[in-house]
Amino acid sequence: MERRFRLILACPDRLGIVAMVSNFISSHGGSIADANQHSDSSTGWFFMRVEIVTASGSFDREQLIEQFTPIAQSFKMQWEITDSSVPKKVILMASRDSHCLADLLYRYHEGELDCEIPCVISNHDDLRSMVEWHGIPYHHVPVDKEDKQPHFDRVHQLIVEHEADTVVLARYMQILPSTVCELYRHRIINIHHSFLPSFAGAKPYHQAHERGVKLIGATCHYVTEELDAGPIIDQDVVRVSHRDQPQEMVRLGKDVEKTVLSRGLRWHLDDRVLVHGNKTVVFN
Ligand SMILES: Nc1nc2c(c(=O)[nH]1)N[C@@H](CN(C=O)c1ccc(C(=O)N[C@@H](CCC(=O)O)C(=O)O)cc1)CN2
Repeated sequence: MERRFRLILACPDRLGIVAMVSNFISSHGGSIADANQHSDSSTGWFFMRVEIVTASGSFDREQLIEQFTPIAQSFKMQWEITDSSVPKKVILMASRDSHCLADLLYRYHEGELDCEIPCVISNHDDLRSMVEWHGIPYHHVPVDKEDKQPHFDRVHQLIVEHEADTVVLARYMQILPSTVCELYRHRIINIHHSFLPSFAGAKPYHQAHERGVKLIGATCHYVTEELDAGPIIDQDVVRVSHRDQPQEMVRLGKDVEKTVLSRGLRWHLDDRVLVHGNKTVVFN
């Protein structure tokens, strides 16, 4: 059976990158099933995502990595090769609001998300029955407002125990410590319920109502130590008016949050999101 790999790279732009990549692939008996590239004139950097198909047994991921390494070094690349047949392990985290978690569980149940979900973690017990209906373990890890560290230590322990590649904050409402953010850099995805950079922080719909905006939105982004300031993966908006009180904005915003989070996660799972500085290139 054929094997599929993904090569994702970013490097200072120069002549010959695409030729080198395609020659490397063909010289190893592989073919290119899909390729995307972007040359950023503002930074002078080049970005590429290639889906590689190989005949069964020709070579494995470790051999590919070993033989591509000297080439990558010569081009000063930031790069990764993933095996498309190995699904990422994704831990979902939530607090009380259920809509984003419910949407991801439904999409997972329907086979829309190419991943494994080893468990769900929440600082409240409210969502247990919904999660366990899906046959997924639920870990209630309470937060002591006077000392949050035990909560974060247990969360980290669960992430390590399950060897999670990715963590999704599906309206999880605690600010993660910098240690966790750094350990899982560009692997923790959050859905913020505003069109960032507007209305970062708590209660963005109430902030939006106070400001009198005509658009509200949602932003899917990688989590960094700085709150709601990480690289943006996806965003969308919906119109509102003077007739809409904060509660109506919350209702209208939920659909946008669900769409943006699931789209951003799907692109992340497909290795379509490349981070450069505090921005992304998304080959969607
Ligand atoms: N290190 C980071 N942690 C988190 C981020 C982030 O970008 N970096 N995003 C948030 C999600 N979020 C908005 O999308 C958000 C969550 C929580 C708060 C907040 O003020 N929380 C209070 C506690 C609220 C409660 O107990 O119910 C607090 O932590 O004091 C603001 C924005 C997830 N984590």
